[in-house]
Amino acid sequence: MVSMATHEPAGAPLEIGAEIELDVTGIAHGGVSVARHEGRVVFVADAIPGERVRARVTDAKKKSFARATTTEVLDASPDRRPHVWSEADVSRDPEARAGGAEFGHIALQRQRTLKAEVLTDAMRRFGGVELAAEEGEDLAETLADLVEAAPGDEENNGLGYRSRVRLHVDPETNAVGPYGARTRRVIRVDSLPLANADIAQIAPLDDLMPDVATVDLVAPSADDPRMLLGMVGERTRAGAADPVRELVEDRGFIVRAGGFWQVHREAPALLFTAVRDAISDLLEADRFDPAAGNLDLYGGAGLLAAAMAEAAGPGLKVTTVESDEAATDDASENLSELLGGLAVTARVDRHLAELLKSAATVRDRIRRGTVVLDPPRSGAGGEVTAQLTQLSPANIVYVACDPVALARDTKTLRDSGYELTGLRAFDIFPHTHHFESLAVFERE
Ligand SMILES: C[S@@+](CC[C@H](N)C(=O)[O-])C[C@H]1O[C@@H](n2cnc3c(N)ncnc32)[C@H](O)[C@@H]1O
Repeated sequence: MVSMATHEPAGAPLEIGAEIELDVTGIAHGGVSVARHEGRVVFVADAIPGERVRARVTDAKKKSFARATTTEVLDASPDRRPHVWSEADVSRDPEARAGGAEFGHIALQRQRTLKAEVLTDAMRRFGGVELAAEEGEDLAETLADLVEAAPGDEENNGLGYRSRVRLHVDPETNAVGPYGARTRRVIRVDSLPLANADIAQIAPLDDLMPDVATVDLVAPSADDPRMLLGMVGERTRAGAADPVRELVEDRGFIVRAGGFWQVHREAPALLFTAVRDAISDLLEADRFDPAAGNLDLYGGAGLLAAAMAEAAGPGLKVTTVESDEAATDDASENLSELLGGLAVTARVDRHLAELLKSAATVRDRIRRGTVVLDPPRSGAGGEVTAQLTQLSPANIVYVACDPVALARDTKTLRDSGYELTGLRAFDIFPHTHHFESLAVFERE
């Protein structure tokens, strides 16, 4: 039942719309903080651990926990900042706040510490891994350094980094804007502070766009910016046939304007370098075989296969596996100098199922090989992780955008005889709760 905002008397059951005072004690996965109200956990948005806030209950269906959104900060954290996006500020009604910058009220360094806490907590609870402090440092210092900032973000306060932005069109008013925080209601905004200058320039924030459902703004690093319109009722993805050029360090890549590419301008180079370095370390330890059955799963346009080749040299044998046919075409093009490179269009689970049925010689080459995988947010999942453990490659380099999915898969891999030998994390989504991790597993 929806009620008007009231001050909840102690002991009364929580109702949607009720306003309660909360002492915020921790951070949870998903960009919300944790508090307790009369024994019940409350996940509260737009707060910072350590604060006392007034919050409006938005979900009270479950007995064990409720959800709420901060409406007033009663005792502010020293890390609270004016929101980088005025349309997402806590002074606005929660229903009118823009979405996609849920950490924008927190100092950048604290954002990274909170992300590190989420990663260590997930690894402990779901992965069975206790991340220890570096020698001579306490855990707080180690946590502060665990999630690495992308180059330039300190100087820019983490703004202007996005080379891809999706906006939506309100079906009733035809107005263009982001979805609201935690809603699918289009919010009108005057600016897009996380977007880079090219996107800010072409964003149709004042326009009305009848018959359009989505507006994708794409600013490739070595090509003209694009506005891709997804029409109402149309199923084909806008920009799927529009190749654009991206530069990663000095290396050129062709990708579809409407296909997958990392959104932070520095993220392709950061992940390329991190994977290249992980492979170099394995090579140095004599654990990487360039001639084995190496795989780049969820390979997109071949960015990480190219990183493997940069470490291992032009003799590398590697197969990228990707479900989007246009991305596979681009991967073939991007890896054309690699004689032992092969790009396959397939779902990863189906491709691995085929490998599991293949001849002993093929299975043996996979066993000697290294698998790089970079799944979408849902993670590789139980089936793919189980298939990987059966194929049993020598090393697995796991790039993950969801720390809980990574932690769950870590547990399966460790239970199957893999040791977690390296873990890094990158803050390539400042002012949001998202971040990327890279974990290296070696078969014992
Ligand atoms: C996080 S992106 C990584 C792409 C690439 N590694 C990169 O860094 O540019 C995940 C990719 O997996 C693809 N994908 C999603 N589900 C898949 C599946 N079940 N099998 C194969 N590819 C899949 C998506 O199309 C997307 O290109």
